[in-house]
Amino acid sequence: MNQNHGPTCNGQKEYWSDPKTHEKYKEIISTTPQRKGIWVADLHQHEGFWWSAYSLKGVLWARDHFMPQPNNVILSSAPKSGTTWLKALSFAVMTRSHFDEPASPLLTRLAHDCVPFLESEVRSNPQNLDLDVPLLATHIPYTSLPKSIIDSGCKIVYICRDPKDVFVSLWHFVSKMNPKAMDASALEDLHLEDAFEFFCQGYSSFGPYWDHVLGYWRASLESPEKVLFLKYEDLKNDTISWVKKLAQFMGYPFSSEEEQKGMVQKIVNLCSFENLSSLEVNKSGITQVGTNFLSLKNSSFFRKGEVGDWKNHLKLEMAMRLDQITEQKLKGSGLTFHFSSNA
Ligand SMILES: Nc1ncnc2c1ncn2[C@@H]1O[C@H](COP(=O)(O)OS(=O)(=O)O)[C@@H](OP(=O)(O)O)[C@H]1O
Repeated sequence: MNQNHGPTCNGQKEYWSDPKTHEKYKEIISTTPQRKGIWVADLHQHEGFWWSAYSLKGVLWARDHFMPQPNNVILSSAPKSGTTWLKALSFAVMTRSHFDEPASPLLTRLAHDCVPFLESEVRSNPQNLDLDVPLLATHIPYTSLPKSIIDSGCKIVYICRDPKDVFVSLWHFVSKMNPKAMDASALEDLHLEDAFEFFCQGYSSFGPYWDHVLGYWRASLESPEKVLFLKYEDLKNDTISWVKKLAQFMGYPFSSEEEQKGMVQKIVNLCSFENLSSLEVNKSGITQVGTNFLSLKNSSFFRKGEVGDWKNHLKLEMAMRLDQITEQKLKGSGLTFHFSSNA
């Protein structure tokens, strides 16, 4: 296994086993405003965003120690915006020359086990891959990213999604994560209305959602060569074109020969919701993923994978309220979501 993402992994390991560093961050975190939100534990406010204690520790560590390699591509997103899909697509694009034969690791590993989060606990290398894939992921908002990333030449790909679908996806996910509610039948443990209120007020992990999106949106306008801004809905609507743009941006463009041979379509098919969610590893596997210590069912990352599922969960007035917040927050930014609440 040679997955060398630079000092991240080694440094991270030291951090997690060094009690002094651990104490230092614990102390900082203890001074932050704290409150309840959409999560199994309390959220902490730091630099205008809400974090779980675990992810805040991760970002503090990353800010002090993380040094990207110049060829790193950072995949960024707020939770439930399309992270798993973006990881799979980017990984498949970058490794396509290695994994035409034998089959792609994505067939036997969760996408999160192929692309680690830069701020999360370093896990043992489950990939067992024989190549160096310079991909890292993060949920860290743009303005809180380690300076080393901003100053580096490495590229960032950001994916966002209609906040209504993000909320619905998050509600399902968090409800299943509740230790008392490890199966979908216990959704009542987190009332939709309570979770909705938290989300609207920005009290969700890495929230407020809109501020997360706006940070990367502005960065993509300022430095389009460094930040590629994607929308889940666009990717759904025309996956082929966006995967080509993604590949071009990351520095792995498809040759015309590859295009003629159907390589883009092959990657799109490999990473489709239908394909990934039907794989044994994603149906029955368990992983420790993201910015927390919880063991999660791989299947929890694959629910419906649709645009507009909010219609099955949100009352019209809830949808309208979210749309109003979105409109208000994004006003003047040039960013819009073309998904009206009564569509
Ligand atoms: N391959 C693929 N294609 C399309 N959509 C997909 C795919 N994989 C996961 N999903 C859907 O993405 C939602 C999960 O979001 P994230 O991957 O960002 O979650 S996480 O932040 O990594 O926890 C979640 O959305 P919902 O179905 O609406 O809940 C997943 O079903």
